[in-house]
Amino acid sequence: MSSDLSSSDLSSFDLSLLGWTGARAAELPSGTVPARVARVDRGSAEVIAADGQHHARYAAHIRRSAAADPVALPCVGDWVALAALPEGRYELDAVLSRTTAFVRGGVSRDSRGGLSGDGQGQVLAANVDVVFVAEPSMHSTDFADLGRIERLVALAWESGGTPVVLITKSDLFEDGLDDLLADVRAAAPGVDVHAVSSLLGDGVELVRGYLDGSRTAVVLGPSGAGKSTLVNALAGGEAMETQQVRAADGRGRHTTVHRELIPLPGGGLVIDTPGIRRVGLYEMHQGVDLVFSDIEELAAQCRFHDCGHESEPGCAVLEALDSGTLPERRLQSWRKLQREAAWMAARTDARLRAEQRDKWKIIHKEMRRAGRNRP
Ligand SMILES: Nc1nc2c(ncn2[C@@H]2O[C@H](COP(=O)(O)OP(=O)(O)OP(=O)(O)O)[C@@H](O)[C@H]2O)c(=O)[nH]1
Ligand SMILES: [Zn+2]
Repeated sequence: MSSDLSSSDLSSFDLSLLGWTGARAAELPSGTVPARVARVDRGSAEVIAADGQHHARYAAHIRRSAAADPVALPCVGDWVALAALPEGRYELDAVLSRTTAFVRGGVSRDSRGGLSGDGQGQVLAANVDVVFVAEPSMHSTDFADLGRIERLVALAWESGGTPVVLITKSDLFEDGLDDLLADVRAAAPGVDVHAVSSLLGDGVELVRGYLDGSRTAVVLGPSGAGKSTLVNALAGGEAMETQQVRAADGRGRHTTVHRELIPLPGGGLVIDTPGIRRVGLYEMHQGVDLVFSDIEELAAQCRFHDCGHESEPGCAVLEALDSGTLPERRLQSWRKLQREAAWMAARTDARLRAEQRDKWKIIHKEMRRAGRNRP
């Protein structure tokens, strides 16, 4: 069995190197084998199974469920059940439970951590263990943007993965890097923060350590943050090549496909999709609460339960602001992301309401028609 996933020999994979754990086996329908989605297209996916990479069409029941709720669609990083069809073809028969998910649109997490959609949500990537938030120490003439870090860390928490902040291009910073790191740590309580220079190789091994145990990561961050350079450094310059793989298509022909789930030669995997790169607004209520856990704790100590932290007496948040323990910038950032999260929630509700209205219109029409046809 090949232990080097970057090799062009795709005849076999050790699934544990792709992150497979036996715990998922119980979910496999009988007669199917597990595979991990490396890329999705319309109605089919490129998947990696123990015997190599395959092109798999979605089973009819998956297409039906997806029509009702796109959350049911397979996405990059999903573990799926593969059923063998005649003539060496494969069908994607089931999507196994997601441990984490990056979702866009009206999808929310229920109390058990499962996803429930309003029929509009889209899952961009699944089963991501580690979410690297890359923020350059210097961006043209600007310093690292703490507000952007807070936003992306909130999205990371919301996905269910573990955020790790990477201050990239640390070589551009001569003095004051320690002060910057201290500010970043205060902006992301409870989150590991590291300085990285892919150029010099500083911190790259540290980053790799988070992928031990064949864990899966994504790298979020603004354009020019050095995400691709970091992935290439992790892959020892092989990432671009490892994305181009030859796979057997439905008719047994070999085609070159662009893989978005990238196994790294040193172990672990990185997911790189256009959707994840354009990461923008998601539902992020719980995520916002987690990034601002220090403010949430203060707010719990305010004299009034419904304190707005504007001018109320006994407000612990304003006290912290006055004493200088809470930076004004961070309070503003909290308010902004809370407004944004509320706006997203309201938008989703409006869409839900519109859908309900449409449903009722149809039901009323049916009822009228039924009434007319009654003998
Ligand atoms: N000085 C310095 N420059 C770096 C470092 N890492 C990347 N760069 C440079 O920063 C520029 C942007 O790097 P990319 O890796 O393309 O950035 P990206 O985040 O992938 O950008 P997008 O693809 O637009 O999302 C390139 O010119 C890199 O050479 C670093 O550690 N130090
Ligand atoms: Zn208050």
